[in-house]
Amino acid sequence: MSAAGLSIAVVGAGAVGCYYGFLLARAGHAVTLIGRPALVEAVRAKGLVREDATGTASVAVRATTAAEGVVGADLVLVCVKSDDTEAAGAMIAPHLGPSASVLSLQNGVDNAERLATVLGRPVVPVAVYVATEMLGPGHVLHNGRGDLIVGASAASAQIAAAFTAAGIPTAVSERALDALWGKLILNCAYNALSALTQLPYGRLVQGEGVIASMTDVVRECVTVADAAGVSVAPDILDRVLDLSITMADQRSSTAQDLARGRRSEIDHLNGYVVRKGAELGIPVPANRMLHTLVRLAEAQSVV
Ligand SMILES: NC(=O)C1=CN([C@@H]2O[C@H](COP(=O)(O)OP(=O)(O)OC[C@H]3O[C@@H](n4cnc5c(N)ncnc54)[C@H](OP(=O)(O)O)[C@@H]3O)[C@@H](O)[C@H]2O)C=CC1
Ligand SMILES: CC(C)(CO)C(=O)C(=O)O
Repeated sequence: MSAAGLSIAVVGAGAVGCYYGFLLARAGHAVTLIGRPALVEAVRAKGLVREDATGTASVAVRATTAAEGVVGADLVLVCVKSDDTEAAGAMIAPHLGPSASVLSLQNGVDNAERLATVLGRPVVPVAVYVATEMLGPGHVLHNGRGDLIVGASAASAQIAAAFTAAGIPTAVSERALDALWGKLILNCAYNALSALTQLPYGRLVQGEGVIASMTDVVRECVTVADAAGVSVAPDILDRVLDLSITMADQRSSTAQDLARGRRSEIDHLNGYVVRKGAELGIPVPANRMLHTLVRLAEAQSVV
């Protein structure tokens, strides 16, 4: 794979896929977005639009609803929500070229592994540190950051070089899974509580017992991670609590999903810790309760 002029397919053209698709297309790579019909129609009509605090810009990209969009791709970026991983994998599997590198740009810690099982080939896990949302089909709002930690593979150094040249700060790490676990623990501490209360993090942590409850959640997650052979940063609790200051006005993606009547990724956040805890014989009552409460709330709100 040469780092110049890559052919890149984005599977799941939502907030993450459109943001990285925009930067890679702007850098001159041939990007194909695979998304829903409304996205395809909008992108064909007015290009892929990226908005941020500095302004709005658009770039021409190919867009299709068809899985054949991955044909000939050097790189395939899978950017669907965690519940859609297997379906997206099954859709693209017959069309992937033998030398294509497949990357999972998703939250949760087991998407790359689940995708690899469906595809029958390795998938590179990527920890994604960005805040983006869709304002409409083909119109992505960038709220901050954008850096990536890409797992190690034969192609990872070249991928990181191409991404960095495109304005995406990218590091390669043998320990990308540790980074994903760090993110998972943040998600386990905040997402459900923010969803159930619809509160932003700054106000959330002021609630009675909230910090103590988050501490219980984090301790359970760390115990499970340790037993699973994952190295979590020793100061993870401080990092978790810092988020209430650095993202004081943010509501979790789970809160946003519930508010929109959409199913959330909670089964892959606290729900994952519950499953992994059961597998390893570790009780995780705080995570179990949060998972159960969000599933109950989803049952009331998902349309
Ligand atoms: N948004 C963010 O700032 C961040 C998100 N993440 C993670 O990145 C992942 C993606 O999140 P995000 O981009 O926000 O999610 P979005 O819901 O915005 O994007 C996913 C898109 O993929 C579409 N899709 C799903 N399955 C298919 C398919 N088979 N074919 C074509 N399109 C499909 C969805 O359509 P539909 O909705 O109709 O199903 C949706 O438009 C998640 O794991 C999330 O946790 C990580 C860091 C930050
Ligand atoms: C880090 C955090 C908690 C930021 O909102 C997030 O990833 C999410 O909302 O899903």
